[in-house]
Amino acid sequence: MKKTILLIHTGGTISMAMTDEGAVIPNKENPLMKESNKLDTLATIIEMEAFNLPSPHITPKEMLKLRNLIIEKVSEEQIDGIVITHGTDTLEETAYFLELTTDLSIPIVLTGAMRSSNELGADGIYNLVEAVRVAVDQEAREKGVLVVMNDEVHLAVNTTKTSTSSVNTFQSPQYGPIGLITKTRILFHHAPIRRQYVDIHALSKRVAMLKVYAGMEVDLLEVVLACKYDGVVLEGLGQGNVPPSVVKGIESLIERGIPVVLVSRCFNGIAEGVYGYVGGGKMLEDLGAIFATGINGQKARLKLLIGLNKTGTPLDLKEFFM
Ligand SMILES: NC(=O)C[C@H](N)C(=O)O
Repeated sequence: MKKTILLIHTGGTISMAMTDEGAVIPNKENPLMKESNKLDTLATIIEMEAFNLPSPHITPKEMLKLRNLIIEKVSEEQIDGIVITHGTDTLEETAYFLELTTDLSIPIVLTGAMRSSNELGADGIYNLVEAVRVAVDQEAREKGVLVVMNDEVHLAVNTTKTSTSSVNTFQSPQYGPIGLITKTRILFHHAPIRRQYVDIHALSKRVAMLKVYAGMEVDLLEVVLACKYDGVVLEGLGQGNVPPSVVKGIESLIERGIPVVLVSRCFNGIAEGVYGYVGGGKMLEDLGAIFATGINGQKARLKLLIGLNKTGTPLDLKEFFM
């Protein structure tokens, strides 16, 4: 029996076309809406358009709307899997947001395109067909939110956009994809060991993110305080170190109860408190900074945002980020 897939469009290049002048722009009518017949042999498709936005226009508010839409639809009808089309610029963030805020056993698969619908070698329909093939695959269940592009299946937790223009842009540094897609089958070769779920209903807290660099001055951290952010993520140097000049700023934030979460600028390895010199990770850890394990800066920012907005008992953030 054919499975039922909920196909939700949100916009992005996959829904755009190129003008005669060479600008890639959104269309009044999403070109994907005419293509669902290509999916009919794979599944019964329930198709809807949540937004038609370039993904740099997507904010956590849209991510929460998408999450609520999924929960609502799944409670109303028998749905065996969900496919979401999305712009690639912030696709990993929406995927990770859904990973942390849904706890469904059916697959949630995000896909996009690097070439718009009328460009030579357009990859949108190809990726969409593959995403639906993954969503109907029994083995895709219980694996968390997935990203499917260019014949590969990636975990939302691990994947990141690595190229501005290549169709091979989504990669999972350090961990690799969890599955391969061939013309005839989906071959899963890894599975996540743990998943986290947080119940949130609203997003009232704000979290900033700063990249740390050689010679960074403290004033940017003072801005975080002055602008009343509720938390900050620092993309630190190496194993999670910062220049001595910003240590006072980190200390002031922590003293005022504003969590400071550290990740690394490096895309392999994990940040942890190792170095005991001024600004070293060990010193920052002793001051109360929290190290985020195994995620990049943009995901750590969403994780902190979600953690701070959790309903009910507040989370132990240190444990949450372990
Ligand atoms: N390839 C893409 O989808 C990029 C586009 N700027 C977007 O994220 O909406």
